[in-house]
Amino acid sequence: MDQLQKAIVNEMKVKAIIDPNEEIRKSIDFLKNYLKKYPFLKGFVLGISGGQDSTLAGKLAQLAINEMIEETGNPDYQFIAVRLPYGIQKDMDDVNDAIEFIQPTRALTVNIKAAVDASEASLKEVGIHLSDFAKGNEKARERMKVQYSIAAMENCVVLGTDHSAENLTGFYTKYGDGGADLVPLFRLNKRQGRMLLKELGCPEHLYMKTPTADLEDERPQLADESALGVTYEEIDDYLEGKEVSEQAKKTIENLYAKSEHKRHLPITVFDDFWK
Ligand SMILES: NC(=O)c1ccc[n+]([C@@H]2O[C@H](COP(=O)([O-])OP(=O)(O)OC[C@H]3O[C@@H](n4cnc5c(N)ncnc54)[C@H](O)[C@@H]3O)[C@@H](O)[C@H]2O)c1
Ligand SMILES: Nc1ncnc2c1ncn2[C@@H]1O[C@H](COP(=O)(O)O)[C@@H](O)[C@H]1O
Ligand SMILES: O=P(O)(O)OP(=O)(O)O
Ligand SMILES: [Mg+2]
Repeated sequence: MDQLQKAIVNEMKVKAIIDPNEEIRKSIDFLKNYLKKYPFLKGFVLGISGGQDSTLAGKLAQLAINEMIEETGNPDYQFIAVRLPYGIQKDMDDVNDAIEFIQPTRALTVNIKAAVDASEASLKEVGIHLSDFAKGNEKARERMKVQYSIAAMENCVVLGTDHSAENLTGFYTKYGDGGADLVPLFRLNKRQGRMLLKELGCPEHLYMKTPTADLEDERPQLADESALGVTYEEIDDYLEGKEVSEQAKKTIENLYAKSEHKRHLPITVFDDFWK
């Protein structure tokens, strides 16, 4: 491992070898301890997409809530799972399977299409024509907004599904799915997330599913790996300190550099990380 890889692995907090049960416990305890620290908080909100990461974060959240209710005797703790389709979502069966697996306290559905389309139309009136790609990020930001609205009215916090393979590559929408209060999966790479789901008894088709942000109208369910130009296997190997091909290393380190701004709070005159 050269110095740059070492520094990135260190920043992303990924361990080369994990004990899935230990990591499950670590995330559940993190979520519970946060609620204990702020007693006015009564739970968590998270969008469930039918993909691997929200299935895992959702299951961990519900397990944390179950333990909180049992330990405190307070039945008000809740995990609110939110279906957030843009119109008709092709993989809604997977969303429902994930919700069946999670057994959330509550499951809500908010269709984001009307809000996203209204926003697109208002921008058009002032001469800003959203590209399909930019509209995709608008969908992610609308989902963030809905989750914060629910959290505000229910004394909850918003969970994010950002993990170390996404964090390293900046593969999330700034202030979209990147906008969250707690991120219980950070420190895990993609394959470690799968290991946790397997341990939790998740249906295989959910954790073996091809990862997709599914944000674009014109390229529905585009695989993350096609958009990234590098596979999760290579990203995961890199994060575990293993050697990857020169091409993969170059792509990963380029994505890391390009997305540095996403790993900082809004930039002020006192910041110099970008100089
Ligand atoms: N799998 C996922 O989790 C997921 C989810 C959503 C989006 N995505 C992907 O993530 C990407 C999001 O797209 P994006 O990164 O172009 O959009 P983004 O909105 O996340 O980030 C771009 C914005 O960041 C700001 N910015 C850009 N460079 C900057 C810099 N150097 N300093 C400060 N601010 C800067 C600008 O406001 C710019 O509009 C896409 O590839 C999308 O497909 C992945
Ligand atoms: N269609 C969706 N419904 C609910 N929540 C969603 C949906 N799409 C995305 N999300 C949320 O955003 C994150 C990030 O998704 P990526 O596939 O990693 O882009 C996802 O975990 C959900 O919480
Ligand atoms: O964030 P999710 O749940 O949509 O998982 P994936 O990134 O694997 O699509
Ligand atoms: Mg997804």
